[in-house]
Amino acid sequence: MTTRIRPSSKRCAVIGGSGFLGRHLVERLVEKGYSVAVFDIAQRYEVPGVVFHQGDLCDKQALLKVFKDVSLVFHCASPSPACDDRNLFWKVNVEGTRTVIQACQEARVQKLVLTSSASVVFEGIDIKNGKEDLPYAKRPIDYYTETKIQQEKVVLEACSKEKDFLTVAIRPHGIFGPRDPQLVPILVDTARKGKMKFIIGDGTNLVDFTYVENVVHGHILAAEHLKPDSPLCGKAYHITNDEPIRFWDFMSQVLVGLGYEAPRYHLPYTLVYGIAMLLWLITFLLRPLVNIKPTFTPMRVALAGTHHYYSCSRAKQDMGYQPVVRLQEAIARTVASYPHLKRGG
Ligand SMILES: NC(=O)C1=CN([C@@H]2O[C@H](COP(=O)(O)OP(=O)(O)OC[C@H]3O[C@@H](n4cnc5c(N)ncnc54)[C@H](OP(=O)(O)O)[C@@H]3O)[C@@H](O)[C@H]2O)C=CC1
Ligand SMILES: CC(C)CCC[C@@H](C)[C@H]1CC[C@H]2C3=C(CC[C@]12C)[C@@]1(C)CCC(=O)C[C@@H]1CC3
Repeated sequence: MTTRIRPSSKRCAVIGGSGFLGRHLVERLVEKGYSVAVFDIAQRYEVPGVVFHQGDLCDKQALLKVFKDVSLVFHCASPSPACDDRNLFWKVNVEGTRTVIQACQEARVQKLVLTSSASVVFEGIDIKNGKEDLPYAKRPIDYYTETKIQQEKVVLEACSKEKDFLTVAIRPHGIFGPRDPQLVPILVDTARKGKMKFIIGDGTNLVDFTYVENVVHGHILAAEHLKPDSPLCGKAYHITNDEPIRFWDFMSQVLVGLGYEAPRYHLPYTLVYGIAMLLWLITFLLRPLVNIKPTFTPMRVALAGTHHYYSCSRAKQDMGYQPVVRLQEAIARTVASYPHLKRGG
């Protein structure tokens, strides 16, 4: 009989470790003395001591090689929401995540921490201080959200004390910070095209924007508190900055910080949402001929025009979570990190 010596609890792998969140997570784990392996479809940077493995998470054999001496896996890979490719989302987020679970179980990994999303309960209708017991969206607003729901279910259902395999899902919302390839770059691009003049709705809708270091902190706390007798097993946790802000105030602060004008004129929400739906339908019908990616998708308009902020009291209670960087400091650091996106820059 062969006895497998348990790898140290500080040996971990980060799937999606080349991405925005993944890289911040890797850097923090290294600072905290973890030994880290990155598994990603691409390698985009180097960190001394971190081993990179390039591969597709749908490939179990490739995962098994990386998981050999690992006790903890963070799964924060996903195709970008902007690609809007239903087949790819299903293949990677749902089937690929099943493969990740199988590989973890075969390699006797003990803990899996999934990066889910608070949007799994969002249907385009106001959510105020939403708790984790809200039902999953019955009519998810896009393919990305549809597959994030299935992904979270698959991971949480796999949690088994008997199999010595524990899982937890972190649901961040509106992650931003240095090196984010989406929020600030899309915002600036829209401003440079002269399309950031309008506020959708009355501009009072409150939203969570979460600084990337707080999201990283939530992931590491979850990993460290995930034990057979802890309440975290098989549960989802909102991780936010715990400071909801008006969506349009946040956008304006970033824009003004970078030297652009804040949006001023109001447009009715239903009108803009209707136009976004129409545009989506037209681009969908034209897809066999030409692949157009509109700036105004129904999801983006819904995110820009409704309340969507979440309670993180469960994370505070079960893992002692508190944001480590306050919102105003986070916005200042983010703005300072994009000198190349400044007006005239
Ligand atoms: N950003 C946000 O506001 C939020 C993000 N999330 C979740 O957080 C996680 C991280 O997001 P974020 O850092 O923004 O995303 P990124 O796109 O920056 O990072 C994801 C990484 O996963 C890689 N990847 C994609 N497909 C595969 C695959 N098949 N095999 C291996 N690696 C793959 C990507 O490579 P490539 O770039 O080449 O595709 C990328 O390096 C995601 O799960 C996302 O759903 C949740 C809530 C909010
Ligand atoms: C989860 C959300 C709180 C944050 C998600 C990030 C992106 C969806 C947003 C980043 C830039 C935003 C943006 C718009 C919508 C939401 C974002 C894409 C608009 C398209 C909304 C309508 C406009 O007037 C232009 C905006 C540009 C920036």
